[in-house]
Amino acid sequence: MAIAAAITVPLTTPSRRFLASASANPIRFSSPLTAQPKYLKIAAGRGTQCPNFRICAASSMRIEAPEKASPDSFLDRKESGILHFVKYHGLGNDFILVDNRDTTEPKVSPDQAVQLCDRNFGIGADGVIFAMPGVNGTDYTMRIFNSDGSEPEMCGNGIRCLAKFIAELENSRGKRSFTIHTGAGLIVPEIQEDGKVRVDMGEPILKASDVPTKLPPNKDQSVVKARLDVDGSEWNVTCVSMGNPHCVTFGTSQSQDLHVDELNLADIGPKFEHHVMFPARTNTEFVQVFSPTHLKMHVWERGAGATLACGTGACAVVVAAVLEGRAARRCTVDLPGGPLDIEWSEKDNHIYMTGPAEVVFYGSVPL
Ligand SMILES: N[C@@H](CCC[C@H](N)C(=O)O)C(=O)O
Repeated sequence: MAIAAAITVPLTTPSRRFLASASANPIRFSSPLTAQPKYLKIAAGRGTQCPNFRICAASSMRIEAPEKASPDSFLDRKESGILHFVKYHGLGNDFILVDNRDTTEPKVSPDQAVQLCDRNFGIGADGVIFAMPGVNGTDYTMRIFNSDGSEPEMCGNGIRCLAKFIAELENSRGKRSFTIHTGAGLIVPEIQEDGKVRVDMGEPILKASDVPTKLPPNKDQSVVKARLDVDGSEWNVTCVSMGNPHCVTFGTSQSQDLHVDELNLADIGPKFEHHVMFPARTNTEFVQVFSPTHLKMHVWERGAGATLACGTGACAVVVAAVLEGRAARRCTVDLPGGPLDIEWSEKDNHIYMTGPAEVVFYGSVPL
C-alpha cells in the first residue's frame, strides 16, 4: 500500500478564514495542522458540503475542487481502492475514523492500520476506529486497532471521537447520545451543548482474573496496592479493567510520590506492558497526586506506547486512587494533552468521563 494522502481541513474557523481569502492566488493558508502558514495555489473553486477544498499533500501541495459536483458529502464518497477518513483527536490521542456502517468487517486490516498509523510513512495516529452497524439493539458498534495492529476492547478518547464522527455522518447537531456496542460492552457517549462529550463508561472490573492479572489478589479478588517487581524495583500497583487492562501506580516502595515528568516512559513502559503478570499485556498509568480532586498521569499504552492521553486510563486512575484512599470519586485528571473530568458514581458504580473530541482533517488514501 503506497500512502499518498489527500487531506481536507474541517469546516472550522481556519477553513472559513481560508474561504474568505480564496480569490487571491497564491494565498496565505492557515491550516489547523500546523502553526506555520503555508502558501498554496488554488486550482479551482469550492466543493459541496463537507470538504470545501481538497488539499493534495502528495508531491506538490495544491488545492483543488472535487472532480465533479456531487450532492454527496465527502464521507458519502465510495471509490474502490480509496479510503476516505476523518482524523480526530481527544486531547492529542489521535485516531483515523472510518465509516464502516455498511459492513461488519473492518475496511482496514490490522497490517494496513499499522501503516496508516505510522507517523513518518502514513497518516499518523494512535489507532484506527471503525463506526460499524449496531448489534442487539445498539445504535452502533465501535471497533479499533491500536497503532501496532492489535485490537483492544475499548478506547475512552476514541469513543468521544466516534460520537462526534457519527453525529457528522448523521448530520445531527446539538445534544445527542448514542448507544455503542464495544468489546467492553455497552458504552454511552453523549455530546453536550458545549461540544464536549460525556461518556457513561460502565463499571470498572476489579477481579484479578478478569483484568487480567496474575498478581496475587486480596480477599475480595481485587489487586490493590500489590507489589510488582519491574527491572529490579518494587512498584506498588492497583489493577483495574475498563474493558481493557490497566496497571496504575503511584510510586515504588522506595519513593511513594512519583514525579511523572521525571520518568523515562520509553524505558519503563514496555517493561510493564510485557510483564509476565499481565497475560493480555497492559496499559500502565504513572500518577502524581496534587490534591484529592486533582491528579496528573502519564501513560504507556498497550499497543501504542506513550500517548498524550488515555480515557480508559484516566478512569482506571480515579478508581485506583479511590481504592488506595488517595482521592475523591470526582477528580480532574491532567494528561500531557490536557485535562479530563472523571467521576466514579456511588449511585450506579458507573464511571463518567467528560472531555473534548476534535476534527484534525479529512483525507483520502489508496489502500
Ligand atoms: N487511548 C485509549 C485506549 C486505547 C486502547 C489501549 N491502547 C489498549 O490496548 O487497551 C483510551 O483513550 O482509552
